[in-house]
Order: sequence, then C-alpha cells, then structure tokens
Amino acid sequence: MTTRSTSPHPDSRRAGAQERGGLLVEGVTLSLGDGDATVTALDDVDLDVASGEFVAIVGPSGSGKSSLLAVAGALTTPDTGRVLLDGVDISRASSREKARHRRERIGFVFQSGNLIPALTALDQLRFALDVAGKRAGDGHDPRELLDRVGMGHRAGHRPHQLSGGERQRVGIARALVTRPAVLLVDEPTAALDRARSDDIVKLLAHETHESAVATIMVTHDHDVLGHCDRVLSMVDGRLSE
Ligand SMILES: Nc1ncnc2c1ncn2[C@@H]1O[C@H](COP(=O)(O)OP(=O)(O)OP(=O)(O)O)[C@@H](O)[C@H]1O
Repeated sequence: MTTRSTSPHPDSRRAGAQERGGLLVEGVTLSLGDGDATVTALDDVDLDVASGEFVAIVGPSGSGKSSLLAVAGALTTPDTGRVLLDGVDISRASSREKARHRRERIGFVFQSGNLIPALTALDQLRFALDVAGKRAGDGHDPRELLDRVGMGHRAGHRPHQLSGGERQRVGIARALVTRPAVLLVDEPTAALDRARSDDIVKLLAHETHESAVATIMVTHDHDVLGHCDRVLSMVDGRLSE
C-alpha cells in the first residue's frame, strides 16, 4: 500500500542512505522466544528511509512493527542483517556505543509523550540535551523548538498541567531537540481524538521535513496516513509497499 500526499524532502531517495544520510535496514531477521515458542518477529526486512522522509508502518497486532522500531533504535540486536545510521552500522556496536547512539542520534516518541512528571515543558528539552551531552548550540534551541511545536506559551507547565495533545507536542520537541538523525515514533495518536491526531501527525510531517530527520511512525490510525511520504505494511514479520 502506498499513499502520498506531501512531497518528500527534495533529497529523499536520490541515492542510498549511506551516501545522503538516513536509516538503512538491510536483511534484518529477528527471532524472539525459546524452543517451540520461538517466533520470527522480523523476516528479512529491508527498509531505506532518507533524511527528511516520513514513513508510516501499518500492520496487524503481532506483525513485528514494535520489533522493527526496537532494532532501528538500537534497543534490540537483530539475528542477521545490519542497521546503518548515516552509513554507520549501529546493530553490531557495543552496548555502550548503542546507548550513545540512542542518546545522541536517535529520537523516540511514545504513545502518550512519556514526559518526566517533575519537569516543566522547557526543562524536558534541556534535560534531553544534558543527557545527550549537548548544549543548546549543538542542537535546536529549546525555547525556539517549543515555539515551533506550538508550546511556547506552556514552557513553564508540568505534564499534569498539559492536555494529551500538548504532552505529545512536548514529547516530539524533546525527541528533536538533540537534532537526531532518526526519529522513531510509536502510535503517537493512540490517546488522542480525531482532530488532535491529525494535528500531531501534521506536525511530525512538518518537523521531519524541516529538521531533515528520517522518521518512522508505527500506527494503527489509517486516517492520518495522508500526511506521510510513504506507507509500508508489515505482515508476519515481512515489510512490503
Ligand atoms: N519478548 C518476546 N518473546 C517472545 N515473543 C515475542 C516477544 N516480544 C514480541 N514477541 C512476538 O513477536 C511478534 C512481533 O511482536 P511485535 O510486538 O513486534 O508486534 P507489533 O506489530 O508491534 O504488535 P502490536 O501492534 O500489537 O504492538 C509477535 O508474535 C509477538 O508475540
């Protein structure tokens, strides 16, 4: 299935991910469980997402979508294959190196924002920069980015003082503040109504193109797919157009 409504970044898919930046998953296989209970979660998966390209992955429950995000985010090591981030194979790196890639090069956005309860919106972004060992000058300016996602007026609010959509906006800004190469987004609209879901995915599309990040979004929400540059389907661990 392929849906296209917004144009991909001009540099998208002109060359391989190794040459022009982005994420390249090559021949990845992953088995989970033991003995008779072994499941092939990913079955020879190839995926090439350019910098500035917004790719959605849909598929039934248990088809392997979360497993693919985990492998792309250096959280799980595949049995075979490679995951290249701007041309560097992160799948075979040491645990320490993988943790560094996650902090510095990979942004994660979860279902409900996953913000730290005690921190204001602005401090969520500052904290992410600190953890990545970056200063504001190495990444996006936290205030400017909060403005960009429409949350400048809520900079001093803590998560419990924000709506679900606002928490998700802060979560997106926090994931982008370090200027990651890859943005991995897991069901960002699961807790939102129709209009807010649309706004959030539009924002993800805009920021993907603006920040030239390679974004993969897993979703069950077919109503938002029109904002994505490409839509791929996952069935039984296999990915197809
Ligand atoms: N830790 C585990 N041990 C054994 N099998 C697992 C484990 N985690 C996931 N699986 C299996 O791997 C397959 C892929 O799971 P995965 O979570 O990637 O699917 P999904 O498409 O993200 O599903 P959902 O949409 O329900 O989140 C499923 O059959 C699942 O039961």
